[in-house]
Amino acid sequence: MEKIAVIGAGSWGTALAIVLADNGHHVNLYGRRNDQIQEINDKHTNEKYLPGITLPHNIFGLSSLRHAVEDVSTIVLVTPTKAMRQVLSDLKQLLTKKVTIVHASKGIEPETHKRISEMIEEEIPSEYLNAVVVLSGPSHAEEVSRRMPTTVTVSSNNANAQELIQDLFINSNFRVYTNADVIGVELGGALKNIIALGAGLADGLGHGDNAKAALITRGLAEIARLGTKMGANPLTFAGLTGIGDLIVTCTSVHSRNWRAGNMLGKGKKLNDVLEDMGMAVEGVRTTKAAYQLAKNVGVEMPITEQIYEVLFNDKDPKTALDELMARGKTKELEDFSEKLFL
Ligand SMILES: NC(=O)C1=CN([C@@H]2O[C@H](COP(=O)(O)OP(=O)(O)OC[C@H]3O[C@@H](n4cnc5c(N)ncnc54)[C@H](O)[C@@H]3O)[C@@H](O)[C@H]2O)C=CC1
Ligand SMILES: O=C(CO)COP(=O)(O)O
Repeated sequence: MEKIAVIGAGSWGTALAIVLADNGHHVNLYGRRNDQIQEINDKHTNEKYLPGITLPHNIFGLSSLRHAVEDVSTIVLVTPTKAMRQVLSDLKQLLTKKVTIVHASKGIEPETHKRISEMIEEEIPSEYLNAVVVLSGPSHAEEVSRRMPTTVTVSSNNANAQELIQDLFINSNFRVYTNADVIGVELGGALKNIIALGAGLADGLGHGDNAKAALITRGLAEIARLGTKMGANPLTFAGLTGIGDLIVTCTSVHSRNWRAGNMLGKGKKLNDVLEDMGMAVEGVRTTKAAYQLAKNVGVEMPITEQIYEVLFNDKDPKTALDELMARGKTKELEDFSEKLFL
């Protein structure tokens, strides 16, 4: 049994706290809102984020970050990407010994184009950092919290830490694989949210299953194209954190990114959509980051470009998808074999 801190008491942080608690660990779940922490401790629920779920009694809500990370050697970060720099800067003041930081968030920072593991390594001094481990894969919190079968991948440059974190999370409902390709695992998890916004847009416009399959498949092609250019192993994109997460996010009603895209496709404005959601829709910031990064490194990402135009330049969603269909002729396999794998 280990004492573990989970930072971020939203849907995914709470679901991962449940997995760790089911495995017998003492879980400090940190959240900023006192009323929410009181609810977690008194009623063993987190109704706003996981309605109808009773939390195990070995999850302890804490509204002090200092107390949450006291005496722990593993910290699981699950805040939205936009809060990550602030959380890391708060955290660095409090660490007194080396910790392993696991992150389970999915995004890329606009302007810097950093992955989350890069932000962690930048912000936390190396004397306090044992290892950084990424946890990613097709895993909606709503299903994980109901102990429905789920598979994820953990990834680290530190093979020992990668296996220790696999052991910490794995159980009969939650199967954990390892894959040492940190870049591929993080980029697959972040970039799929852009395509999920596109799948939601298509559904919102009333397009069918053929369009969805096209977006998923050609979306994977452009994710893999950028990922490979950034140093990922192309085969990672055929795995859980690539096509696996892309499928679940583009096809599940649980997906916030799909739901946001769906509302945009039905004519709602972005600000109203984000207000309605009240939860992290990571694909919006990641679209901006990926659009900039792709331009910088000279990678073609036609779907991302159209989603960018819809989100940030108020382009009509129907025009955006029509323009994808009207692009110049291209070869499917040449794209993969010559541009991607060579
Ligand atoms: N919800 C899901 O099923 C999954 C989510 N993720 C990823 O996990 C991350 C978190 O997403 P969700 O839990 O869904 O979001 P959420 O919107 O459900 O919850 C986010 C939580 O973070 C808290 N928060 C925001 N800023 C904070 C700060 N500075 N310090 C501490 N807490 C802060 C919010 O108060 C909220 O409780 C995202 O990157 C998402 O892509 C990954 C896999 C599954
Ligand atoms: O990453 C997820 C599932 O693996 C969750 O996706 P959403 O953020 O779109 O809900």
